[in-house]
Amino acid sequence: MRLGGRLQAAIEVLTDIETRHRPVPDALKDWGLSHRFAGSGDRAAISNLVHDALRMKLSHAYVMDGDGPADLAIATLLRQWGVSPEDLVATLDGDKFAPEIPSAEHLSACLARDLSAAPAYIRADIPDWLTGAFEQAFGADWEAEAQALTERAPLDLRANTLVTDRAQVLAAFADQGAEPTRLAPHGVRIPAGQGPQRQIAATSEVSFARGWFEIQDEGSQLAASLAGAAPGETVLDYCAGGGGKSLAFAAMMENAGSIHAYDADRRRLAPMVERIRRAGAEIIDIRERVADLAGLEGQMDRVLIDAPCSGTGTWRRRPDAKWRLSAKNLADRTADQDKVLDAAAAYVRPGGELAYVTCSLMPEENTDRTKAFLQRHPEFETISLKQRWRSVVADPEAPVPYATANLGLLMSPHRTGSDGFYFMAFRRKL
Ligand SMILES: C[S@@+](CC[C@H](N)C(=O)[O-])C[C@H]1O[C@@H](n2cnc3c(N)ncnc32)[C@H](O)[C@@H]1O
Repeated sequence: MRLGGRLQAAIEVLTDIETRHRPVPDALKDWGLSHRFAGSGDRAAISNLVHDALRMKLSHAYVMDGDGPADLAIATLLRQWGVSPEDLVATLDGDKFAPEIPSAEHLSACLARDLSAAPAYIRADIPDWLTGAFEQAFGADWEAEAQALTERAPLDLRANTLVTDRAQVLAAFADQGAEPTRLAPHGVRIPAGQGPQRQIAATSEVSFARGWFEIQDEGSQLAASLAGAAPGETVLDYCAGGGGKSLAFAAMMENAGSIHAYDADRRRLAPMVERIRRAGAEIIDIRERVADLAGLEGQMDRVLIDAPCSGTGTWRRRPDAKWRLSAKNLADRTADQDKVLDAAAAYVRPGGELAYVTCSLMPEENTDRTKAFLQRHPEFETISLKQRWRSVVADPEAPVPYATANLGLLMSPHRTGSDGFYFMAFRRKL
């Protein structure tokens, strides 16, 4: 397919998403099923166009003076892919699969529109109602942080030190431009592609089948490191899901000690069986029901809550979620978070630690939950995280997360170059 056909396809997918409220992967899949001639390069280019368009939906609509799917898709080519109006018009000229597009003069006028006159939430490409939360989380940096969420995310891998080391994983992906992550000690970063470029399917590699690495954002790797599991300890991963944090703990603990992995939705635990095998993790014990945790109350050295959350810190990867979040979703999540904190706290031994993690940037899900927990649970005290951050991140020049006095650390795309992650730790008083 040429650019015109890809552009037309992106417009059709965006229309489907808009009119039928379809999730992005479903709309892309449907399009693929009804256009079987499209090759994998075409599919990747169309998917990139759709995702990029959604990342900057508001500012695109502002400069184009229209928010239809064609406005968004054309603006994506001009503003994110660096195609000039003249080249776009010339490339699409005579292509019978291309959509109608405005003249190069009109498109140039759109590109020249002064965004600094737009309301801040439009420049920042976030829903208007979330401006206050961003300001509260990031102060003067809030707009830069919101804009950083409009970029494509890199692919981060965590070298599995039970099987190999970072140097070997770096070598395996040298042809992809892999670099060591700056902050996470075992991370490898493969930069995001540009324009139509496809991102490597790392899980199809032999090195993946050999258990050399897991796909894990640098922020998530750092959250696991900050939780600080050490060899010989007993750990409960209370919201274990597919086991990303449990696997990181098994490596940190050098397969010595025990990790109990529980999740309220036991179907989410299923992929962990294969992941454990591949990673050579020997100390993870999957507990499918809350009743299976009986006897662990007051016993654990560490309990991790990787809490259900709004996922606002992962908007680079799921840009449609940005426009779907509602005040009700947020209120539901904060209620879940209080519930999980209360339930998981019961398993921490006196002197043991409770770590609370979200992939959200919203103060309601982060510092507010921490404050409320401390009020409900005077048997816990806060742990100072400054020193711990330094012990996890070797480079003293490296950027540090946002920190609210004793109320946790907030990593973010602009500041730490990771997804947004909040980390807080409490100690149960002796
Ligand atoms: C952010 S995900 C966990 C991701 C996982 N830790 C990882 O690293 O791959 C949050 C998980 O919390 C689980 N969850 C939600 N409510 C829960 C509850 N009340 N008790 C335990 N787990 C819960 C969800 O099923 C979901 O799998």
